[in-house]
Amino acid sequence: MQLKDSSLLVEACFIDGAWVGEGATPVTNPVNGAVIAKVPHFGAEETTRAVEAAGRAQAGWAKRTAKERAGILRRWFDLIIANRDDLALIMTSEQGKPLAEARGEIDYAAAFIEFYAEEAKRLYGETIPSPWPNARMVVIRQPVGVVAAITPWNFPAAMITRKVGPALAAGCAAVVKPAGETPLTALALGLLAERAGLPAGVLNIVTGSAKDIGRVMTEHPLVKLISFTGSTEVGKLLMRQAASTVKKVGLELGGNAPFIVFDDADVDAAVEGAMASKFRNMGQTCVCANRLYVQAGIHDAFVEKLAARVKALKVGDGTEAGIEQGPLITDAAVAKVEEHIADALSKGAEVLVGGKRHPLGHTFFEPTVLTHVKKDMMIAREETFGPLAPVFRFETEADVIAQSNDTEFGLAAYFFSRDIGRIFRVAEALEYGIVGVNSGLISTEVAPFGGVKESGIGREGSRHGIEEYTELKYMLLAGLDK
Ligand SMILES: NC(=O)C1=CN([C@@H]2O[C@H](COP(=O)(O)OP(=O)(O)OC[C@H]3O[C@@H](n4cnc5c(N)ncnc54)[C@H](O)[C@@H]3O)[C@@H](O)[C@H]2O)C=CC1
Ligand SMILES: O=C(O)[C@H](O)CS(=O)(=O)O
Repeated sequence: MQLKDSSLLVEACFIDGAWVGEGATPVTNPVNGAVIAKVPHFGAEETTRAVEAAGRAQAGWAKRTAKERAGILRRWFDLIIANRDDLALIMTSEQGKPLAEARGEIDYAAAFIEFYAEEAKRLYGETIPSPWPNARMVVIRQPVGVVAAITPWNFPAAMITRKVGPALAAGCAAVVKPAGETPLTALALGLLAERAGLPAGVLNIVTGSAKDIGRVMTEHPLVKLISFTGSTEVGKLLMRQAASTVKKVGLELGGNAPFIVFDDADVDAAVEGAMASKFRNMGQTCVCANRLYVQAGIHDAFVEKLAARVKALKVGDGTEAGIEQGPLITDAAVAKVEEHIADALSKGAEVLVGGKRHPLGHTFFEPTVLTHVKKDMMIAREETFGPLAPVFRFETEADVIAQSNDTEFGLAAYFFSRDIGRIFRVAEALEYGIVGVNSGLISTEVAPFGGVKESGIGREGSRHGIEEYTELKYMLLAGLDK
């Protein structure tokens, strides 16, 4: 890995302002399994030290003015952008996404730091007309305190800054556990935060036993909020563990996004939207189109155009120019795609494009389109998290809304239509936290990102995202007439 600044490849954890621990656990490149670095395998003891360091640092950090906190966050943003290429190469090397996508994620991740540096100065309170003549009522926002964050491998930078940005801006201190597959991006971000002048203990990053680290994060009384992005299964476990000390929780969990194309859609735009949503990060995002519903009138035209675009996707090592699809994160991820395809074919689906492991081997998989897909198939009920586009044909608006909502998930949904009445009817009827209309991409730091049902609790991004890291305090000031 040829970095401009080799010091950004960090093989230690960040606790109380010190880089500690020996590289023990290998981090591998999903292209070929090669070991690219080793990071510490920490557990309960080190996580407790990190939480206590955060507890010591948090009060002083909260006492700084919002402007001071904003200044340090802004410097962190500047350093992330200045080191964009190195951070992207680290990310591609440990996660596999093509460099162009990795650079895009670094920009997206940095945008959360920039946005919340600004929002730090706009955490307003309020006064309320008092029902008592000798009293005044004031409401202020205060930081919740120490925040613990557990993040996934699919967005190794953005899922950290989407949590840590608002937390630090609000005056909280944080302890972060990145995914075991992709710790290097997190550690590099931590180094840049230190260089930006973040005080010791305000940000701590611990790698190692997810179970042991998570147990401390969810049960230590000093931790006031646990924020998690990942599978619904793990989210439920963490929520149960956090109940022991009644912590606030922020959960961004699994999805099962419907992508609906109506007869009145712009078919070319719908195809491009499907490509952008379905194949972003090799299909490994919680907001990827997971089910493509195409109305009978334009089904064949849409499928033909989609197949041509999917066939043309360039698969390979993401560090090479022009590559659009890299490897999947692990062999288990490939096995899940294969399981969904095998189940669908056994129930009557047909492979139109791809359908098997790529000749490049390892965890590369052919971008795939299935047709004749039906709702009794696993692919209709489970999040595939891979480059697999299953196409369902449908007849009526009512039927496709019912099918789209027939899931325990409720994160993102998409549809293409140029009928204004249909746009309002369908957007309001879909049971999802996010609805993309005539677009396959919805993610930005300025909008509230989050799901309903079993896709999560809370919102990240937007002005709402920082409010999650604060508590409202109501103060009644009486005796003012004496
Ligand atoms: N909603 C989203 O953005 C994401 C959803 N997923 C879903 O999760 C599935 C599995 O992907 P994974 O990365 O394995 O997700 P995961 O939920 O197992 O892992 C996500 C994070 O949780 C940590 N973790 C796992 N078990 C834990 C425990 N007992 N205590 C504390 N932390 C724990 C992991 O180390 C990682 O940092 C994917 O196939 C996808 O369906 C995965 C990543 C992101
Ligand atoms: O974890 C994910 O998949 C991300 O939340 C998706 S996005 O916010 O980067 O679009």
